[in-house]
Amino acid sequence: MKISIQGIPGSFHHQVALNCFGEDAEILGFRTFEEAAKCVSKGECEFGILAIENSIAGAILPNYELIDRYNLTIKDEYYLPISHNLMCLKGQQIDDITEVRSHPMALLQCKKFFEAYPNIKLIDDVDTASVARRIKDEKLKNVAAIASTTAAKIYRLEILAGDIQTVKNNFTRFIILQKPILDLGLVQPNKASIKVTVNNEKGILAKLLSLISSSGLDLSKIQSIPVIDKPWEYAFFIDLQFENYQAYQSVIQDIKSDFGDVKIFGEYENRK
Ligand SMILES: O=C(O)C(=O)C[C@]1(C(=O)O)C=C[C@@H](O)C=C1
Repeated sequence: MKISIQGIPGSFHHQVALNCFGEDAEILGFRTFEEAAKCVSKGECEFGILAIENSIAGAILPNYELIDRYNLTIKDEYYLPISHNLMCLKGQQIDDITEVRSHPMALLQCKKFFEAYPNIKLIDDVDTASVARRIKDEKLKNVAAIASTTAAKIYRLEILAGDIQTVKNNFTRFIILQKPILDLGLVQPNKASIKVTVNNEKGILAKLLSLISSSGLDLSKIQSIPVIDKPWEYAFFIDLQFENYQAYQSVIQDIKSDFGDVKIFGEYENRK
């Protein structure tokens, strides 16, 4: 089975692929989230994995847009505890480090740690593990990576400081994507991710939220993103949790008839 991710062995996406699909899966690593999503939509792999939000740094907004644009379906979700570590070539001390490179989401999660090191420049890079690999391959001095302990082991780097994320209890939520398929109805879903493009009317969002609340559904996430061809208009990405599938379906019907367009990205099992 082929799985697309952004990143290389030692990255958090790679860890999620192993945890969800096991050692036998063929993991195809790409430089960008877009290439990983495109691989699924072209049918060149069965599943793709995308980080969608982190408990410290928040949502990865461009990834919502990718699911939408490539017409992908959310099959499942996975919450990975994230511990970040500062690592460099053996023998280097923290005072030797002038530059730290990592994935932008990883840098955001560790911002507080670097307040004590104002001379260190924080630079966005492709993914956590590929920086670790580059430091090793190019024997880069004065540069450190932020990555997992697995990456430190694979690329034989020394950890200068462990668990450096701002809050120890740190999670990233990943979604498992596939091409839209016919629902076989094997598992009764209790969570759904939808996009609602509301008509721009006064008070409409408040009414939408009241409908969801009065129907007994639990709104676990709401995220607005711009409608790109209509400046200053917004669509809402909404995650709903429910015990009663029929109640959920009836809310979807009510939203369609009274609020605007609904696109269902996926109905799946809540893994939180
Ligand atoms: O760079 C990596 O190792 C990734 O898997 C990317 C990523 C992300 O996209 O948020 C995954 C989990 C962590 O939140 C930090 C980075």
